[in-house]
Amino acid sequence: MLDTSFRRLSFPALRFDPATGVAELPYALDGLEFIETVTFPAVDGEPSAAFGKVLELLHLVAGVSYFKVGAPPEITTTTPLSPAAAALLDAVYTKGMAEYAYRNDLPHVLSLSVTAPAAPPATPVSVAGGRPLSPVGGGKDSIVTLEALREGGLDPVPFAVNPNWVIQSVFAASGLTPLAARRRIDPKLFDLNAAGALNGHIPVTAINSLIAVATAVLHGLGPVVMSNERSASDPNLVWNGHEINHQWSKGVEAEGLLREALAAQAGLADAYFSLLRPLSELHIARLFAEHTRYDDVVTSCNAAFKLHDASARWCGHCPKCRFVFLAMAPFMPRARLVAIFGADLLADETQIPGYKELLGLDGHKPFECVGEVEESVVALSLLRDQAEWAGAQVVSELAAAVPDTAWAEAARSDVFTPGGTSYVPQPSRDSSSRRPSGVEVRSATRATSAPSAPRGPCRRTRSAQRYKWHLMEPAKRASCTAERATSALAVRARPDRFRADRGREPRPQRIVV
Ligand SMILES: CC(=O)N[C@H]1[C@@H](OP(=O)(O)OP(=O)(O)OC[C@H]2O[C@@H](n3ccc(=O)[nH]c3=O)[C@H](O)[C@@H]2O)O[C@H](CO)[C@@H](O)[C@@H]1O[C@H](C)C(=O)N[C@@H](C)C(=O)N[C@@H](CCC(=O)O)C(=O)O
Ligand SMILES: Nc1ncnc2c1ncn2[C@@H]1O[C@H](COP(=O)(O)OP(=O)(O)OP(=O)(O)O)[C@@H](O)[C@H]1O
Repeated sequence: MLDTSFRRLSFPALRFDPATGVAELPYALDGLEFIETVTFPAVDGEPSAAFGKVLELLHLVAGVSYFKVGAPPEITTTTPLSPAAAALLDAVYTKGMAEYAYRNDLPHVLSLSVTAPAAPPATPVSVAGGRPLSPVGGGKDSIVTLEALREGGLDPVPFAVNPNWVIQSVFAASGLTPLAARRRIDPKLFDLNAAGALNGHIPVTAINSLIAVATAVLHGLGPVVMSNERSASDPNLVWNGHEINHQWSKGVEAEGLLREALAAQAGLADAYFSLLRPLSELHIARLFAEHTRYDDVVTSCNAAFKLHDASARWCGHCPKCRFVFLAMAPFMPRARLVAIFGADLLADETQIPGYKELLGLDGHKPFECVGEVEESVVALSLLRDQAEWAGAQVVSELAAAVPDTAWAEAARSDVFTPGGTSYVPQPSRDSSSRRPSGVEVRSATRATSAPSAPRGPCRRTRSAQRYKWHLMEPAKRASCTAERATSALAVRARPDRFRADRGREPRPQRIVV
């Protein structure tokens, strides 16, 4: 076992070479030194001051990988930080590292604070007008975002950090020209891990997000548009009075802190938001089902994204595979789904214990990116009504195990009603306005031009928006399905609608379903 009595993580000065796009990010854990390297897609000329500031934030945030070797009580930087940047860093090292703290029984991690000289907040400037940079993770969520931005005429640039072959295949299927950055973790870290150093989960989305923002700034692009969904904000469990969330840096709190830090530290207003924030995983799965061009490549299974010994595509036996299979099943033919996964998980009885966890019948929410229990129950309730699935062994056994109270909850569920806090820029109320103010996301028929006038049997009053689709009469439902089959998550905006709206509080997303 390695010595774990480390005292301090500090951050020697970073270096950036504009000619090669290579940034070297050094770390010192007492006497142990590490250098992480990030290679940005290079451009001609000197980068802006804002790029340098984003790089500083990235340097500090990416230190979590080296911090976790020893969980030192002190984290100290000489980089002056605005209050918003300091708040982001404190949260990244505590809330972002909460699963690591829980699994290694290190409660002091939950109350750490980063020591830094103070800097005044910068004056935020809009990134309006640029093409959005749309990070791609290889899974269904970022595909939905990419297609929504494309349908909105926003000409998105797909982007990834270390794109593996899955992500490269998604890039190719999109037909769009992507950008990519390379991130190289110091190999010393893997040696230390092999020697038994402390290890655990890190908030990787915060790191990827800052690399994406830095790339967007370097290339003079618009905002970074993420695909983080509503349920990412929900914790897995509470430990020592603190919420432990495996997906913390995908959650809305992290999104807000990152936005504030970018504005105050780098002067970048509205440079980062998640388009899918108001949506449930089940809703996103339904939207994904409308796109078939990615069927041969889409992969949401995390095992395919390991640095070493990655699986080919869907491993077929992890919580994420189980959840995504269940979430997509109600919205596509069984043969299509089985072709995507290469297996029929709902015909395989060994999957039943795992599905019981997802349905809240056993254990706690798995430490994976999976939807809420309610979403799983709603998906199951849709399946037991569908001839194609009702007889599947796993569906019938699970349906028998779910208590009546859960079905009643599912019938009242609003998982298809967008909601919650979101930072998606707001649309102009008046379409003739000279200063359009944002993006409107809506699930609307292509034939419907009026944004607030969904037609046909899918029209609902606000209270009736609580999702009861599976309880509708078959004829009405068929009509609804047809309508949805031609629908898209449409973004009605021009690039110049991404504009700064300083000092704005997050407002509920205006989405018309
Ligand atoms: C692919 C995966 O799920 N990896 C998690 C796994 O790591 P494992 O050892 O099985 O494989 P590798 O990912 O190849 O990692 C090798 C070692 O490198 C360390 N490391 C990796 C990336 C990094 O930025 N810093 C690092 O220090 C890593 O700790 C290994 O020692 O288990 C680990 C321990 O629980 C996880 O930390 C690995 O998670 C990756 C960082 C990862 O990319 N995971 C995403 C798929 C993921 O979990 N995303 C979450 C969102 C989390 C967030 O808040 O952003 C999600 O989508 O739910
Ligand atoms: N390698 C990467 N480079 C840049 N951004 C990434 C990368 N991997 C994931 N992301 C982004 O991080 C966010 C969370 O990733 P996540 O894996 O949940 O999304 P996904 O792969 O699109 O969908 P799914 O949830 O189905 O896996 C998304 O906005 C995604 O685009």
